Amino acid sequence: MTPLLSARGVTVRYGSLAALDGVDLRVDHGQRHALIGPNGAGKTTLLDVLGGATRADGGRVHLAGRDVTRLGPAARARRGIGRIHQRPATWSSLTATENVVVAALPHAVRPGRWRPGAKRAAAERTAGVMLERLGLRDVGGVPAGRLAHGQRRQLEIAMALAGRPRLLLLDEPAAGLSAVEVGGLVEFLRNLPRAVAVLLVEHRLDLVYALCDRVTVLRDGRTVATGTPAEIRASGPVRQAWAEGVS
Ligand SMILES: Nc1ncnc2c1ncn2[C@@H]1O[C@H](COP(=O)(O)OP(=O)(O)OP(=O)(O)O)[C@@H](O)[C@H]1O
Repeated sequence: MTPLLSARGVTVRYGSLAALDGVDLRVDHGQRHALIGPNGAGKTTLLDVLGGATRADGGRVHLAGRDVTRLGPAARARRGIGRIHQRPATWSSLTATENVVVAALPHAVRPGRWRPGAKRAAAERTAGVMLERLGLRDVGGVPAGRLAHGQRRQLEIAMALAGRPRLLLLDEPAAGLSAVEVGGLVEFLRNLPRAVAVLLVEHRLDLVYALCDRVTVLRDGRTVATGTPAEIRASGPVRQAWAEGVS
């Protein structure tokens, strides 16, 4: 079966440093796939390449069999790639609801018959559903800049889901969250429909093993190993990479 996402030979150079050096990655439909590795291994760079924010110096990216290598972030979002950043990217002066409406608008279903404001109304309905699902209903009218860090993280997830992604790229979603918030996040991701595949960068191995069915290990811009969580746990090179540099 054609994978949902296929990256082949992805290379990114910053001067003499190869942040990524010929990385291959495959994410299947509905898969929960973790990307782990020491600091500086290239994990965020790979998410940036897959989401279209960084143009690779070499390699190709296919989404559901279509070459998206040359597409930017907005075009990839329209094709089903949603992105959550290490630092939540929201519009601070807009309310939580407005943030999700803006994210939902390009994807709002066109009504059969044209009437003014129908698309906006559909986006507002989507926003209401997403805020409810992420436990943000009570703060819908609060500007995003005034939300707590954990709430902004949830808001960014609501915004990404409003874009109806087939693949959600999550960069350290648990960073800066309280234990209770992490519990809520894990529960939420567990319950996410399998129509959405997840590629998760995460340092916390307990979360990786709780959530993911596939793990890829990067080190110095290269793939060290890929396998099931059990295979990765048992892998010597992986334990060594970990001992040498993960924070
Ligand atoms: N814009 C940039 N300019 C120069 N070097 C960069 C740039 N972005 C990343 N790098 C370098 O590329 C390498 C990979 O960085 P990246 O942030 O992808 O690693 P990471 O695995 O996500 O690390 P961490 O776990 O610390 O977030 C690092 O050596 C980093 O310093």
